Amino acid sequence: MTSALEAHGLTKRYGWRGSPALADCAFRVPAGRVCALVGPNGAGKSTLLTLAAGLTRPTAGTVRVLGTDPATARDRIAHVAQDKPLYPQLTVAETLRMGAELNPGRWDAATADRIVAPLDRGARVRTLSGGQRTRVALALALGKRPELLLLDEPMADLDPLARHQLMGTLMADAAERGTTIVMSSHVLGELEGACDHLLLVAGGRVRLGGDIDDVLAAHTLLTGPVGDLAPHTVVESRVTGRQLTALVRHDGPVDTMAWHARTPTLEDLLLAHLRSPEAPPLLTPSTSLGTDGTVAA
Ligand SMILES: Nc1ncnc2c1ncn2[C@@H]1O[C@H](COP(=O)(O)OP(=O)(O)OP(=O)(O)O)[C@@H](O)[C@H]1O
Repeated sequence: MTSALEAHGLTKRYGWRGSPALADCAFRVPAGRVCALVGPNGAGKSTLLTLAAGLTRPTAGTVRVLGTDPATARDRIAHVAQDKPLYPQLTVAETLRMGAELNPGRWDAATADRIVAPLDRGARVRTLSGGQRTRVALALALGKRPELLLLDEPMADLDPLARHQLMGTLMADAAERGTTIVMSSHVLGELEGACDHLLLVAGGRVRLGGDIDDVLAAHTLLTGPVGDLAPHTVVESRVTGRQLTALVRHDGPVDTMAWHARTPTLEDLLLAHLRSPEAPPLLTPSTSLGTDGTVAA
């Protein structure tokens, strides 16, 4: 299984005071996945995406994309940053023409045109709303036919209909071309159903990673009377009166005579981990690297 993104001891410090934005991260995202990048504000998500895009360099460790270093892979990567940097004085049509000229032999005019279809092509970028600029930025990114698409909160400015339509375009593109997408978002509902892989970052470290089905299957949501949860690993437990609700990583069978047990939804799982940053990290085999830094079998 080839990796679209691989980090080994990846550390990024912006200054010498305070904690690093990313600390000793080791993980991989296999090629062809649509990966949700989740975490609280300041967790290090944008930092990870800019390192993968080759826009900034690690303080220590390495990041590799598409089997090489980010600078070498630049033509095969598209990155849409949170602030969607574009040339404000260009019109929509001029921006797309620039995209075509910068990507000779790769440019997909039909996809780019479809994304900006609701916009006036003669309008200058500086006159567009935030959501309209997002359309132009996504058109530039997808028009490039990237093998790896790095999206930093891409849908944040979009109205619900535009969000639905553009998520559909992204997913169709990923399915048709096998594009790997790594997409940060705070809207958990938006990720459920769209993404098949997960990276949860908190405090500069990867807390949870893997194919979403595997990560969900490793957890059980238990409700029932207050009792001893051993030998399971407790991610979060809450007591209301005599009732216990707990998210656990099961170690062996769960006592279903004592508790009602079900697989959590992605939202249950993410909220519990966001509330419990001290829970031990879990990387399933598709995401973890061997102790010697190689890809686990
Ligand atoms: N250019 C910078 N200079 C100094 N510190 C920075 C810089 N960019 C990010 N940081 C710091 O690095 C840490 C991680 O920031 P980052 O933007 O990667 O988080 P994030 O997970 O994307 O957050 P959000 O969800 O709020 O967008 C934060 O503590 C932030 O203050």
